[in-house]
Amino acid sequence: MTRCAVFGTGSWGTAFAMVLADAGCEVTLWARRAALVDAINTGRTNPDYLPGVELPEGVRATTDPAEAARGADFTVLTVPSQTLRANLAEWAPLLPSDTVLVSLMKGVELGTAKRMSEVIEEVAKVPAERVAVLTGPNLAKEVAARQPAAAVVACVDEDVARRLQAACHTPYFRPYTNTDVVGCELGGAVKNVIALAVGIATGMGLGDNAKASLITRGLAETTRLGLAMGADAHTFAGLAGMGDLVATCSSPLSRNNTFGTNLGRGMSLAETIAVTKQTAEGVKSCESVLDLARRHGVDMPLTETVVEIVHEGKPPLVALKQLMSRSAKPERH
Ligand SMILES: NC(=O)c1ccc[n+]([C@@H]2O[C@H](COP(=O)([O-])OP(=O)(O)OC[C@H]3O[C@@H](n4cnc5c(N)ncnc54)[C@H](O)[C@@H]3O)[C@@H](O)[C@H]2O)c1
Ligand SMILES: O=P(O)(O)OC[C@H](O)CO
Repeated sequence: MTRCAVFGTGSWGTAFAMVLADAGCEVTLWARRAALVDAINTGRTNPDYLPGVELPEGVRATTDPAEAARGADFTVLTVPSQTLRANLAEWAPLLPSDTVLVSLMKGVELGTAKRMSEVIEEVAKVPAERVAVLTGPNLAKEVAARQPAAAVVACVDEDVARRLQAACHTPYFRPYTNTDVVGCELGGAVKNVIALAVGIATGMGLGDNAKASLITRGLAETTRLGLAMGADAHTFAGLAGMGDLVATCSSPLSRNNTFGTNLGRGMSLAETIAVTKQTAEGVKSCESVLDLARRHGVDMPLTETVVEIVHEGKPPLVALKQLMSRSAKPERH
């Protein structure tokens, strides 16, 4: 039987553990708090992140990272992106030497501008062939309700991607393989920034034309960055690009979208952070995505605008006027 360790017991870690168990894997979740481990092992529920959802028998939890890691064919990492480096430094010595490390995270590291798979390779000292990424339109609450969803599993080694695909394929969860790790990760990280922009537009009371324009031009700037970094343009028209943008930018379940809506309604950054109980990766990653864009000489006006609104206090109305008064351009440039 395939054994999986899932490090991180938030909404997505728990929902994906359910997927793996439903696909026939034996899953051990690592959580920081003993009370949560007890609720999972005895109550079969994660009351903090997925209240009311019954977890399958194939999911167990522990606070001991060594116990979680023991014998794992796949080691799934799903903590907030900015905490990955420090956490993985502790876990790496405990991992089986042949385990495949799987990132579910959709962020870019602040300071280094590294993608999560790059952080994993560096900290766990593993080759790219042992690192995979799972991404796509996967709102955790819908997946936990076993509503149909498709996803992408990406690895430079297609055989590894196929093995992971088999490990998480269920009647309601349909993963496709891809070897474009760079494109898949960028799609996931930048869509959070664009979802902030769309949320801000919603909060300001702008219409569907404005939101569709943000989504489309957001995808254009994501693709520009991807091409500069060696990604395949087709990836951005797929589940990791357009698919995830559509889900995140249209769903009130999205934390990034909701975060933006609160800002657009006039809440301050501090107030918005105070009412946000879960991880909205775009809030920090907008800065690292902009850093990445500058390192690669790519123009990302929407990402830049999100950074100005979120971190520099620019009023959304002023930002909107500036965006609309940019010089006229061809659609492709
Ligand atoms: N929730 C979703 O719908 C969804 C879907 C796809 C991808 N993702 C991505 O998955 C990743 C995790 O998101 P989530 O939704 O599970 O977040 P979450 O906020 O629901 O849970 C985060 C988890 O990380 C833990 N955590 C927080 N700080 C930590 C630290 N310093 N060290 C160790 N653990 C820490 C929390 O206790 C919690 O268990 C993010 O990168 C997110 O973009 C989320
Ligand atoms: O809630 P969000 O904004 O982190 O989005 C969740 C997923 O990434 C959607 O695919």
